[in-house]
Amino acid sequence: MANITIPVIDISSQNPSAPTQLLEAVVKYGFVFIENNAVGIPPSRISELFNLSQEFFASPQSQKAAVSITSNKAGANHGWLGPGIEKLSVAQARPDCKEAFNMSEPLMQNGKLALQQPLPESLQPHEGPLIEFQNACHALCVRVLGHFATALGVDSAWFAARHDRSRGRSGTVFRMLYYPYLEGVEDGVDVRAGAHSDYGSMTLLFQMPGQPGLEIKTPEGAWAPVPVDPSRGENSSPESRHEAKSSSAENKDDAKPLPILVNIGDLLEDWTGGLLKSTVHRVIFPQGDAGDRYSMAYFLHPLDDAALEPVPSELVAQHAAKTGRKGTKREGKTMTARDHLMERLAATYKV
Ligand SMILES: O=C(O)CCC(=O)C(=O)O
Ligand SMILES: [Fe+2]
Repeated sequence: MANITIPVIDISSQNPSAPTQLLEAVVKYGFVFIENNAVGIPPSRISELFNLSQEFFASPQSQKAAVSITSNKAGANHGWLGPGIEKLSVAQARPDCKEAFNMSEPLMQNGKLALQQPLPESLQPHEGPLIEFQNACHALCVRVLGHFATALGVDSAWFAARHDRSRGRSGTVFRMLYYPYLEGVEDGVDVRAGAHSDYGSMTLLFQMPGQPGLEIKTPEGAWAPVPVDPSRGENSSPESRHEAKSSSAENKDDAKPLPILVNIGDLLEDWTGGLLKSTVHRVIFPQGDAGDRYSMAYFLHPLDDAALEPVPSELVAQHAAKTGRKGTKREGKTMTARDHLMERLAATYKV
């Protein structure tokens, strides 16, 4: 077990060094925490969404099955994935011990934004907050991408233009995740989410206080826990769940919001010639921890038809030349974001 410190960065205009600090972190680890301040997402919104998630996963099986990802109604890659459906790593013996609900990006329909799938009964009255949350996630991602662009020495809107939702569809997905507590888990065999890297540009990950389990693979190849709350160094300790509960009850008002975890996906790694890292990660059953885990992930993708032409950055060119890494051209042709996603999905589901 390794130990790493993922930096926590203020990305507001108060911190002029934000671009270089962000870049440094994702070049090294592919993961970075961003302070949830005025340019973040109101913590009350995040807890509201966690409440909706808990309500949905606790709803009767028949309501979840009605919006199953395998039903034709839900549309590609949208809907509920029951236990035993997903196996994130081809190397694992058993499927991930989790359930998930995938939501489409909101698209304009009859003059207003709408999700592109039927919602389960428990979420139907809440389409508004679900859309607003995705809007807030998208805005935060665009801000982070602006900082990456600045640090790479390209126009600050370079990535934003290629993720501009008013210009078309993308592979962006918002996912609620539920990892139930299970008895009789086999150490080293059962995992909550198998080792994988994310596919798209970048991911925002929301964790709940006292629910650890995320680990990343260090450049040396060891697993290192990612804390839920880096200011407390909270990781896989079984006490942390109880401590977190009591402390949040005690200082509800003055508690600093948890920072938001950001990680780079395969597409952005390829797009930057391997400079920004898409780091392998997994979710384990923490030793001695007897609780459920809930998390939420916003997987940002560029517009389907965004051409993945090389990012016109000197830093990217130098890095790619040094490592000789294959970029985003195939047989001399520039790929689109959609081609990239299809290639990645084909590689995952080949076996
Ligand atoms: O639940 C988590 O903390 C991580 C989930 C994750 O990595 C994923 O769904 O891609
Ligand atoms: Fe992931």
